[in-house]
Amino acid sequence: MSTAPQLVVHRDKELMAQAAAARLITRIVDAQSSRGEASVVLTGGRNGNGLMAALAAAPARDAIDWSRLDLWWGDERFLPEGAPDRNVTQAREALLDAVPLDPKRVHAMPASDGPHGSDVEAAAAAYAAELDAAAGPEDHGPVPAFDVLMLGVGPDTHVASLFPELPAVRETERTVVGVHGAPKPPPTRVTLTLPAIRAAREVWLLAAGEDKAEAAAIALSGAGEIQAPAAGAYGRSRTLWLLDAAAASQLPRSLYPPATA
Ligand SMILES: O=C1O[C@H](COP(=O)(O)O)[C@@H](O)[C@H](O)[C@H]1O
Repeated sequence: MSTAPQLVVHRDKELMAQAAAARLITRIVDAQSSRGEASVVLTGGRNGNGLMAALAAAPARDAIDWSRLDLWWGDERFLPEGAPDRNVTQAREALLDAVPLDPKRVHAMPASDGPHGSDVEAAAAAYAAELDAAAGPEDHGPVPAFDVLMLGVGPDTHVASLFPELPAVRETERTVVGVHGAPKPPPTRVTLTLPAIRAAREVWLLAAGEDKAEAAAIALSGAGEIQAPAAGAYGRSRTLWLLDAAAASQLPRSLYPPATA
């Protein structure tokens, strides 16, 4: 069942990144207090990297027990290990190298020079198997119930590497698939599918900047998920859109939160 999106609009992208980082710290600390551990799915892209940089700069980051945090990725550009355009490379630079994570809990998606070579389908299947192995009986499926799964929203409404009308966004069975011919470089990618995304307790969609305004308006105005993949991304207990004023500028007035209208 889909959860209705809640919207929070911040003044600008810097404040949005700082507020989202503060929100994420609280969410992780709460999960670790109640269950002893937490799991987060990271996103690539400008807004995701901005959030990670804000988290790295936040003194309250030390409230997190980094050794009891599992990190996963929503998608990856299928490039060689260490390539600057890989989402994990950018995440390491923005945050991961600065905090005491347990390397066994950092679940990067395979690289194109890894054990599966250039076989992106095999890489996707391997990541699906890793997710399945991490899922417990309480998760009711082949994917852990992530505490928070973050998704940067692309100007074309893509999330993760689910692009409008491409086969990956139509996937209803597999949890991870290879993507060919992505309209945004690089063309070959690995991505979680909508069923895997929807296993998360909370899904947070990040959209900051004028170039995200049309995408946010389309996805939040009842578009179909095949045409607007962001419209199909929701969590089991919460779906949160974190926007800045520029990205919210084309939202129908009926959706714009009263406090910021
Ligand atoms: O390629 C990707 O793009 C999206 C959005 O990126 P942005 O720079 O427009 O914010 C991102 O969510 C995804 O993880 C990434 O691989």
